Amino acid sequence: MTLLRLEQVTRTVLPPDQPALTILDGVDLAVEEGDRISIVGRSGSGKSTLLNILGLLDLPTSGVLEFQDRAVRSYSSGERDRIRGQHIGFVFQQFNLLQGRTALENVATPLLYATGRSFWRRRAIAAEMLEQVGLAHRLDSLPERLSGGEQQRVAIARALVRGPRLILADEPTGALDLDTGQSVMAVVEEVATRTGAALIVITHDPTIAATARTRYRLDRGVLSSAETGAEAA
Ligand SMILES: Nc1ncnc2c1ncn2[C@@H]1O[C@H](COP(=O)(O)OP(=O)(O)OP(=O)(O)O)[C@@H](O)[C@H]1O
Repeated sequence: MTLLRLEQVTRTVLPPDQPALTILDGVDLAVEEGDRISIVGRSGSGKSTLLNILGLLDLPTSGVLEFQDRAVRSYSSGERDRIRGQHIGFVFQQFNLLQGRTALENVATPLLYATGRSFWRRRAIAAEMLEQVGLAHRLDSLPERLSGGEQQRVAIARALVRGPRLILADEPTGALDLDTGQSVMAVVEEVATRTGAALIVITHDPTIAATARTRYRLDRGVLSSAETGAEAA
């Protein structure tokens, strides 16, 4: 099933006393179940703006945006929040963990919003998720006691604990050294593969981008294939 479809998506803003600014310009993108997509772009190319649209946080100014074959515009903002919580997992450069809460509590938090699960069931699911990212021995650790790589693994476990169909990773390795970044990416890929989720990685790092099956470049709001003639042949 096509998870997300963008057709001729534009996003325009009207800064005060200035002409309209086109941040995204005619973006076409289809995301299927299990896809591995990377989007590279320089600072200011429109990556965050696109991410907000892919994550149903913002709507396009014009063009088509569909989630599972239904126009996102036809959902109320409450429905969009529900779809996002249930089907989309976000991984950011800043891990955004709750300080003073253990790794287990951090990962269990999104399950509070999913109905019908007891306290102990939520803890069991969170513990299993932390085990999947290699942190079975860190369940009761506070984020401030964990290394950067471990914190990002906790953030990944938290993003994936509700079994999203789509994982949106925004510079997921930006705060990590090369080796740690690569092992963290391997964990995301592994969990995505196990759960059949689609993964979109937005990055300025060409080595991270290169590992995706489908590669795009974003340049001044225009999205194009990043596969060169030689690679695509
Ligand atoms: N609300 C706004 N009003 C005016 N300009 C904006 C607005 N939102 C974004 N922009 C401009 O649009 C361009 C793209 O912004 P965006 O944040 O999407 O880029 P980015 O690729 O994520 O950059 P970075 O990698 O530095 O975070 C930038 O030049 C930014 O200044």
